[in-house]
Amino acid sequence: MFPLLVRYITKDVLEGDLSTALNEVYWIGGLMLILVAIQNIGNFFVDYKGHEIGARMERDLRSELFTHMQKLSFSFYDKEKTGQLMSRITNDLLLLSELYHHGPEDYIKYLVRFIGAFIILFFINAPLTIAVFCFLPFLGGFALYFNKILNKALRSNKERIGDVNVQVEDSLAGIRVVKSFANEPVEIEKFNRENQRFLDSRKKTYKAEAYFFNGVETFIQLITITVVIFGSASIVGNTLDLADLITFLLYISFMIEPIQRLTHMSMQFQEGITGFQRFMEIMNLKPSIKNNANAVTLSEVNGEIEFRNASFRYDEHIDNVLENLSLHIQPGEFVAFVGPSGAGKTTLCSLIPRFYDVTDGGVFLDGVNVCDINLTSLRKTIGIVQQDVYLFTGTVIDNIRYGKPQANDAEIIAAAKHANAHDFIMNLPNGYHSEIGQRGVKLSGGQKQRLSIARLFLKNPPVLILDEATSALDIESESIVKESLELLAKGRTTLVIAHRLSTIRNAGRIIVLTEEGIVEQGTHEELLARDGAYALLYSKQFELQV
Ligand SMILES: Nc1ncnc2c1ncn2[C@@H]1O[C@H](COP(=O)(O)OP(=O)(O)OP(=O)(O)O)[C@@H](O)[C@H]1O
Repeated sequence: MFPLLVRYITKDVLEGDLSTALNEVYWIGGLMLILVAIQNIGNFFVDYKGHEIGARMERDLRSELFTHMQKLSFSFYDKEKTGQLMSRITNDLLLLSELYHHGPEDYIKYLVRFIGAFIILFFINAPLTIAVFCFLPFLGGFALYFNKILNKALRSNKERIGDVNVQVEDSLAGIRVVKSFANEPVEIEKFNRENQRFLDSRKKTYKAEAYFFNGVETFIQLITITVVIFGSASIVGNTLDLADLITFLLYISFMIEPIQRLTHMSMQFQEGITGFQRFMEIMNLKPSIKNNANAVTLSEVNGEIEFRNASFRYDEHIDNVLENLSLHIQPGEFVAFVGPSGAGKTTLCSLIPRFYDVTDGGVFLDGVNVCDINLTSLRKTIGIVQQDVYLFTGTVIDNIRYGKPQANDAEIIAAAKHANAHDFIMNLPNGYHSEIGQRGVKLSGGQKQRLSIARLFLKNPPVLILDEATSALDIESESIVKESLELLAKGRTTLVIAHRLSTIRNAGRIIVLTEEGIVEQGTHEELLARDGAYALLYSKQFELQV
């Protein structure tokens, strides 16, 4: 509307009857003010609400990605690095809101402006308009070529910042090891290497952006020069008048603005789209372990476990860790697994809660194949205590409640008492409401282990897996933790993985697992009498202790 009104003033009003011209100019000025008001009030809402909508979409995507990641299986996390995943959730989605907001709105707005300007220009002077539009196919080709380069460069930026994250995560999570080896310079060097790679990648992006942006600017200037030169020539040749040339130049700026905006947007779009592509890569992954269509929910579980000709390998390209293994564990039985490191004891136990699925054969709980049991219901029946306890940032009470989110304070205190944890908790500055620091740094190994046991007293699962739960503890902590573990194991099917054979002497059955599979089983006395693999392991440990 604006250039048309200017044209009307310069051509029709100022070249017509000057006695009424001023009046008309005021009217047009008023109309222009109204148009400006409409445009800017409209823009205010588009800017404000549009950005808000973009930010909401970004929040939703972030939440969907996090929810999806929670569902992905162990095998996914074996391969992916935490820092890279964090980067996908935080950095990658950051610029998406800009894209969502400006993308659809600006494309429509500028397309309308561009087409509108073209039609009006065509009516003012067709040959000059066609001359201008001859540049556009070249401009389009140029933009397409650089979009591809930019997409690649921006993708690489995202991967590099992900690597920086991985390095930060690795070095900070292992800060105690770093300091104990006095290896701060090594970590700084590793970090600087990643940081430099990120800078190199960004330099490439900026170079591509500079080529692109200035290339487009050159096209725009060529268009303006064409209009000024050919327009002036047309005035000389009497095929165009001055008012038309001014209108033409004004409309050219109206047409150029969309090109400039679209250039910026295309960079913004590439930023957003590479983030979105990386988002979709994760969203398209299906969890390898999921509920079967006819999965059942177990209401009452006795805890009978059976491995029927079970084989398992972590990867198609590597050998089986477990081969054709058969084993029957009665409800309430206390079974200990011993054997050389790497024999597959932890792997065997992780097949019961379906952290991984067997590659052949089956694992059965109370006679039902674990693959046919609803995953949540299956995992609720199994409690795991590991050597490496994971506690969440927060208070003692929050961490115990993790075993049963709806538990009341009395239940939590009872669980802590069973786990021999109540006394030390009461000695903490704020008792149950004491903050334990990230991963429980403010607690000792034995204290952390007792909190993890309290968590399981609350969960009250019929099946228990104790994976070297006391290996990392000193003798005194071990005896306290052992006492609570024995109480926890009462009435539950318990599978214990132990390195220190002295801790499992009283087990109902000891199973010796080696790379050949189960080679021996029986009670401590039976196995010693047999004088086989177990007796050998035992005598080795005994010698070590002596
Ligand atoms: N997530 C994994 N991906 C690939 N291979 C794995 C994975 N976890 C374990 N393995 C391999 O599987 C084999 C069995 O490992 P597992 O941890 O079950 O042994 P283990 O008997 O419990 O050993 P340890 O007594 O030392 O804890 C090992 O060779 C190990 O390298």
